[in-house]
Amino acid sequence: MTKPKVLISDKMDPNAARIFEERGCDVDVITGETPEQLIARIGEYDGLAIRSSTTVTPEILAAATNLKVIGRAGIGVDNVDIAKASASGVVVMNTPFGNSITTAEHAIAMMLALARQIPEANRRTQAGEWPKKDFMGVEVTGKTLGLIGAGNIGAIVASRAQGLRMKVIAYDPFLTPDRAMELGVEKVDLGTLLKRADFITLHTPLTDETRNILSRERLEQTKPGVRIVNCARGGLIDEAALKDGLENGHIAGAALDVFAVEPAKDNPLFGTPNFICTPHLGASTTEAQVNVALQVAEQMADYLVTGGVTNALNVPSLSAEEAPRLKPYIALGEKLGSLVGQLEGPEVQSLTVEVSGAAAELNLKPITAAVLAGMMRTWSDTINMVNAPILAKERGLDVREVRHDREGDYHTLLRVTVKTSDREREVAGSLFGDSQMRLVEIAGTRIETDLEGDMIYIVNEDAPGFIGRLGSTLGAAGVNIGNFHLGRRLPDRNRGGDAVLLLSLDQAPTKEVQDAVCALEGVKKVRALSF
Ligand SMILES: NC(=O)c1ccc[n+]([C@@H]2O[C@H](COP(=O)([O-])OP(=O)(O)OC[C@H]3O[C@@H](n4cnc5c(N)ncnc54)[C@H](O)[C@@H]3O)[C@@H](O)[C@H]2O)c1
Ligand SMILES: O=C(O)[C@H](O)COP(=O)(O)O
Repeated sequence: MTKPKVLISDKMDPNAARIFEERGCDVDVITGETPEQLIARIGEYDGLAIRSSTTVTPEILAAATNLKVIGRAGIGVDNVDIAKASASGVVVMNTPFGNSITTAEHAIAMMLALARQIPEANRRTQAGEWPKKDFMGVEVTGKTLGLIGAGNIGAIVASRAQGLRMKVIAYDPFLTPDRAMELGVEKVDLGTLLKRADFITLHTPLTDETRNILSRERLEQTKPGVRIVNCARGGLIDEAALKDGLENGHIAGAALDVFAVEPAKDNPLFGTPNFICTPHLGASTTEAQVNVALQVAEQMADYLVTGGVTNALNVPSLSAEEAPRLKPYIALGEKLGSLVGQLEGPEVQSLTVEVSGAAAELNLKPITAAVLAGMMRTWSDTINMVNAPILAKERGLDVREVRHDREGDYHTLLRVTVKTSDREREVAGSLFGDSQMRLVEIAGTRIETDLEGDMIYIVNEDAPGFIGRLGSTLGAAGVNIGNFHLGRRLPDRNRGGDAVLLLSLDQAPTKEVQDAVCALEGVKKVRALSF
């Protein structure tokens, strides 16, 4: 089996490459490339490991024809077009905790550096000025810190600030009263925070809602003498308004680790009084970089090698323990999905996935995603388990999942029912041994067959002589039958009615062969299938 291939395109701790190799992946470390160079290269990779320097654009994703997973060794994923990645069937993962302590410590360091003007005092002292009389700082003890965003990093900043004896208030629409109480912070609205905070630190992701959250208007509503720290994302603050506020003295200081445009080479804020900055160093400690490198490589290798999904932003998680148990069901789900897709085509309006027996203990989401992928791939070949549920939702497909705890005739059973505007079709499959999958029911008929290679599905009136005529027709066309499965429709399986045949063929039946079979007496339906 060929090994999955991973590209590390941003500077990352060497532990990442080591883990990829140890876990069965080939890895290339090629950093600092232009978007054009990455576009030319990305087609050969199954995985892309990044930090914040690589921006994963729709153009890169369009060229990434083999890509299965993007791993962000860090938290913010605003440099990845997640919607496009999802539509392309690419899983996007991050490492949500690996650098949170480090980043929170950076925010606290920036806050103290602002309070005591350490960078400027350092610069002038080393220039030989001894400017003692020019500096007068403020204590943070007893001051109010306003957190915008109280998630992982905000919570750590709160605890460190409380250690410095600050009062912490927080604006975060998703912060529950219980969590606020646990953190010892007062939950407030944004207007109150702006009015009361002596220091403001930002800890939200950059989204459509948070972009420009400290707009000119809001900066003007802040308490005079406020000091602002941003170690989250550049787009959260109106930089021009921040500069004006610093210059007119309303804002006593600002510390930015992040900028609207990075790398920030000639930002207008540079040189503004009481402004200090670092070049996106929030996550840059040895500890954090080892954490995120190890974690991203472990997560990506798990996904590429075993199918385990951890910390994905666009698909549900699946533990590395669960993944091998689900694997045969995913394969069976894809086959059953493919069967209903080939029989009913894109007119399907609803799909129900039912599991019983052993399958009922499993996580149903990936199995349903596999059924959807198998079905929809029969009419669009860019579908996989990642994008199938999204595309199904977009086309308004009604998808249901049903779990029966009791065991039926089979120790494990997966049943798929699809409905079009005028028909309903059910197929069911089971697993024998650990992983041998079989179709066990189709069109209300018990049957037991593999779904492999070229097949033909026939429904005919059950009457003597038909099998002979069918054999002759296929033989005359030079089509060899590999396997032959015949069943009568339930519930009256003993006589009359319709019979269902599923034949494995050594080659795909041509249109002429299908027409010839269709023309046989008593034939009601013929469909060529391929798995
Ligand atoms: N400077 C750096 O190097 C660095 C390092 C790590 C993370 N970050 C940035 O910090 C951000 C926060 O990281 P985290 O781990 O705390 O994320 P998190 O998801 O744990 O917390 C984000 C918080 O923001 C809140 N939020 C969302 N929308 C909001 C809104 N409109 N108003 C107020 N709050 C809102 C959420 O409810 C959540 O509690 C990341 O998204 C990333 O962009 C920067
Ligand atoms: O979101 C993050 O994790 C930080 O912005 C860190 O970015 P970096 O990995 O480029 O340092």
